[in-house]
Amino acid sequence: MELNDPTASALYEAVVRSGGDLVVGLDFDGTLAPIVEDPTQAHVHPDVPDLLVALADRVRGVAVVTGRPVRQALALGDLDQVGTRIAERHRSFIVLGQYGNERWTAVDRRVVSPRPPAGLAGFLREVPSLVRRADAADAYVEPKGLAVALHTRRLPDPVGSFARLLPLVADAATRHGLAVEPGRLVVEVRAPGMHKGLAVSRLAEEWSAKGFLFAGDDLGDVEAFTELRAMRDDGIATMAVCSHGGDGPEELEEIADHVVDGPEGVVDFLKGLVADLGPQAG
Ligand SMILES: O=P(O)(O)OC[C@H]1O[C@H](O[C@H]2O[C@H](CO)[C@@H](O)[C@H](O)[C@H]2O)[C@H](O)[C@@H](O)[C@@H]1O
Repeated sequence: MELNDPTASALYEAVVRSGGDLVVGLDFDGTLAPIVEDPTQAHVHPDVPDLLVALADRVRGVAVVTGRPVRQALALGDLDQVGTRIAERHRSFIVLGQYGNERWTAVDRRVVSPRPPAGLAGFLREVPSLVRRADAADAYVEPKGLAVALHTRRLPDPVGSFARLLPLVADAATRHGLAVEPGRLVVEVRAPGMHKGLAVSRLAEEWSAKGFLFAGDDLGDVEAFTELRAMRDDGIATMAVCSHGGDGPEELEEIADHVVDGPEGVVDFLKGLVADLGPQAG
């Protein structure tokens, strides 16, 4: 595949050379699934299931690493079916949910999850007052078991509502000992201590990666991109691909090695990768 930038080309070629020792990590919303107004309707691009199987045939392992609860990602991405196909081929596929707190593998097929953080119940009791004070009373509240996400995308003033809500939520989260994860017109409150950087580093270790490619679109992917830089310094071939979308953060683009145009661009990029990796591993 031809990439315009020589630095990105060199990184890409190194990643392709890592072949059977390559790990591919993929964010869900905004990367595999287009951003839509209703989070319960965010389905993956139609080519994604076959593409994940084709990738898994050629690399050490494929992982979806998402802020979503694992069960949601499995349902919206048809990922349990994908897992079945990949496991039948004796290849590796993992879904890490809630920023790495939940884990599902195509072999075990059960969700391993910690208990909800202690402060979450107290924080949830404050949510009605928080959204009222931010003049965002109709914000969509997405319960996630281990976390809660407050969405402003469907409000009349999504950006303004988000800006008013964020500091109030951050203050309350801190009081309850919880972490704040701002995203694309969403602010999420969850347990501290886990993030996608740690998730990526653990996958690399588990799969003895000699190459790692990760694609993401939002602030929650910054730690994964940062971890790839650290891995590169340790001699692992890495590439961070930003899925660019309308309200995605500039901060992620700035630290990406390559930028593509949303999930459509991610799918095209991964098809090119599959072609360049060549015939499937034995
Ligand atoms: O780590 P991700 O896979 O990117 O998940 C992050 C959050 O994504 C979801 O919200 C985003 O997508 C929605 C559907 O397109 C969109 O309506 C919303 O504005 C976006 O922020 C999801 O609802 C959250 O639970 C995830 O944490």
